[in-house]
Amino acid sequence: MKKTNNVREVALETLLTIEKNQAYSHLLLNSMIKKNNVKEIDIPLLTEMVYGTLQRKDTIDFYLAPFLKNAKKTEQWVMNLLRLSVYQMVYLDRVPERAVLFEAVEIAKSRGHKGIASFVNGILRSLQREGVPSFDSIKDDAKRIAVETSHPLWLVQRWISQLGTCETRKMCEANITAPSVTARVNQMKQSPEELMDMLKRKGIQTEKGDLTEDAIKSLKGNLAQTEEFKKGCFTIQDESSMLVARTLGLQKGDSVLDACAAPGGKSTHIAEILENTGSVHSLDLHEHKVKLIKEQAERLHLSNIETEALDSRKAHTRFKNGQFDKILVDAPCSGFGVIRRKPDIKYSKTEEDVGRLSEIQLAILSSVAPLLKKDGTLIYSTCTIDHEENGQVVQAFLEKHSDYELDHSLIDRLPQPAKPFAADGQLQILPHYFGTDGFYIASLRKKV
Ligand SMILES: C[S@@+](CC[C@H](N)C(=O)[O-])C[C@H]1O[C@@H](n2cnc3c(N)ncnc32)[C@H](O)[C@@H]1O
Repeated sequence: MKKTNNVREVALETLLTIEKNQAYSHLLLNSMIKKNNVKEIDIPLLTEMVYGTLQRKDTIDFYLAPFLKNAKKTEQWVMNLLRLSVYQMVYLDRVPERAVLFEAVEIAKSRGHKGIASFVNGILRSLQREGVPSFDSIKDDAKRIAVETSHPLWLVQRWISQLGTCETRKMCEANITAPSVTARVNQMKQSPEELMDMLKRKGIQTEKGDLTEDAIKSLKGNLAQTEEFKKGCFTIQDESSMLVARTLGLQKGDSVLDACAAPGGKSTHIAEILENTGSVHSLDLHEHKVKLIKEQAERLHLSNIETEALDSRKAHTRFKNGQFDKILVDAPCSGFGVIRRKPDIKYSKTEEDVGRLSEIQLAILSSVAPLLKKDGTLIYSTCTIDHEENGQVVQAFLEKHSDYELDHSLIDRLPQPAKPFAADGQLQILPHYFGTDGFYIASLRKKV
């Protein structure tokens, strides 16, 4: 695409590239902003249009369906232009409908021709006149949740079978809300209250987190652009991710293996809790990802992290048996707990992916298992809510490793608000509990 300063054209191009499966939404959006020199003032609208349209894609298609039923096959870019326009018309009060229609017709003219412009104009005007169709015609629960909250039907059916209809609906509804921005306070430098004061003096408003003692939530202002961020006073991280390092029960001087560590969110948290004592050995598959961990460690002035590019399924060939006091496997997963932040996940992941991932998860756990000291803690965590990748992987691991058991004292290492969601050494946070990412943690103890 040529460079353009039209924010809706940038939004359209971003949506098209994501749909062709060429990039993840969060990474692509940043590069599109840079490439097109999108003005600072336009970034919130661009972000909202791209994420909003993606988050509600299937619902918008349901809205458009009656108006497109007599149309010939609609080209992919025209379909995305219609979705982008309907998103603004239905969900963005601050954008006047006539501006949406005008922009859509202009883009259709410049990208296509007059005929397409008149087709787009006709569809949008009909929808404006007649209103969107009601969901009442959809009688089946799973289908209705799928359409109303824009999730693939197979995923909704899968979650209903695992969580029940009521929890699934609440979770799917949470997945289409805007995510909050939270920061993990580097308590080696200052307390959360001190940081909140420092930020307040710069016009950034925050409040204490809902779930963990380490968290503050952003209410106004861009945390990532502050001096305090550059100086290592905090790390941008979701609150449920902040639970993980604390569940390891760290003691100063511990030797820790973080088997899937990039970009370093949890490794740096572990290193902070150890207050630069002990050692954190942080592995990830590729050198370019390992570099991200090093950058974070440097920013936070942490000297107790060693990084290495390694497939953790080979960790048993690289380290000695019983070498580590604590091990974290924050495994690669489907990411179904972070759909709110990365809506493309719900359309791109398949049932086969879930099965493939659970095999990798078990292989990583099996490879690191011998490396833990007796009486040591192995934490297995994922940002998914799928049983096949969570409880079932842990169960399969325990069946193969009789020297491990579920560690029921996990609950004692959790902050008060999370305790009701823990049982049998495992914790499952769903996105609607605290407005955080969905997250799973299992604590496994190596028997003495
Ligand atoms: C959930 S992310 C880890 C996030 C990280 N713990 C954090 O808090 O920033 C999973 C990571 O596992 C890595 N990974 C996938 N397969 C791996 C393997 N076989 N060995 C090591 N790392 C792997 C991915 O590259 C990805 O960075």
